[in-house]
Amino acid sequence: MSADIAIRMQGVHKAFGDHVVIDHLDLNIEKGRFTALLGPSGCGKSTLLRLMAGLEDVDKGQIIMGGKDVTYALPAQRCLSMVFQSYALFPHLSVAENIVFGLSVRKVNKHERDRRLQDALRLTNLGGLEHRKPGELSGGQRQRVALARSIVSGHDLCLMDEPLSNLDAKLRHSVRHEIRALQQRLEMTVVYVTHDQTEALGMADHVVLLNAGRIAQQGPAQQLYEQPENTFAAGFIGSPPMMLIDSQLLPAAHWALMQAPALPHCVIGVRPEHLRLIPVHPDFVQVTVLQQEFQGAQSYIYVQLPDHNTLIIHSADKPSYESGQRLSLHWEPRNSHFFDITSGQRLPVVSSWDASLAVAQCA
Ligand SMILES: Nc1ncnc2c1ncn2[C@@H]1O[C@H](COP(=O)(O)OP(=O)(O)OP(=O)(O)O)[C@@H](O)[C@H]1O
Repeated sequence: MSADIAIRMQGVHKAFGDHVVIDHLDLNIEKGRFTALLGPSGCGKSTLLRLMAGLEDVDKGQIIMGGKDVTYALPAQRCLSMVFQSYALFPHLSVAENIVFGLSVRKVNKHERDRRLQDALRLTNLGGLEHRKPGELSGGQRQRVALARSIVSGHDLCLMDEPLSNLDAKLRHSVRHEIRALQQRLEMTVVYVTHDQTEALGMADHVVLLNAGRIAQQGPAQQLYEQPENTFAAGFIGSPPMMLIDSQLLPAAHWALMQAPALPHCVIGVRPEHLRLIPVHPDFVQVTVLQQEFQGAQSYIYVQLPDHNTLIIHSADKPSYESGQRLSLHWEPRNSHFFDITSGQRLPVVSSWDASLAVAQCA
């Protein structure tokens, strides 16, 4: 096994009764990197993390950590720390006692405990609060105590389950930044569960997008955004996500412009920021304006396609359309993504649009 792999999961399968939650999944978590497990509610993110931690048993498959088979090892034998959404602090213990609690249980001597405590207090900016009880702290401070506890454990691997979801939006942003900075400074391996894509895309080196217990796509955030491998990834990543249009709605002239004559009936994906509204033109699909949303520096325009599906267009201009107004939809050919109508898988395009000879090969 490569020395750079902190966790290797092979054929891991988990069901609760008849409900398959993790479906024969293979996944490598690289050392020293921040990996986000992202996906909609119920897709199996927390279960996958709990299987890594040993808080759930696998039905099938193997989990290897640091070169050792830990498939049936107890959580305490897996050399990792966990940070939970609920913080899991003892209310009757002080901040300092909470932070070193695990070290006391492991009989680490007082001198070493104090040294690690001071380091963790400094790294998490909790100096001066060590004698307070959790009930006397804000949500953000409590989450930093949970982080400090994870740091003093001395384990390189930290599993985090939605650690910021109890914080308000402003605090989430600053604690997010603190967690990422700490992870990089301490070169920790972090596996971070979230359903919030701004967290996953903004923090992680590597994003694992899950759908119904399987990996829909994994890679750097930019890759998931720019090259979605299927309609699930296209329709999940981005806010609003990629708009999906039935190719049969496009007039022949628009196809000719896209220089993709070999394409069969497929789904065309276009990012909302790449869609433009133009005066009605016979060569381009017509849409009806439904409503507009003013969002300060930008606006969202909701339009209806002839098949009654709604598209969202991201515009840098102030809203200036009337509800019910008829317009045509335009985008640069190079901003098109093509997906198989049945499987939803990305269709390969052999040349780039910029080369002006692009022909999609997907018969
Ligand atoms: N102990 C359990 N017993 C039965 N079903 C469970 C158990 N734990 C999880 N599940 C089910 O497994 C599925 C996946 O749950 P999991 O918590 O892993 O999803 P998730 O992606 O983390 O969702 P969320 O973002 O809502 O927390 C859900 O349908 C859930 O109800």
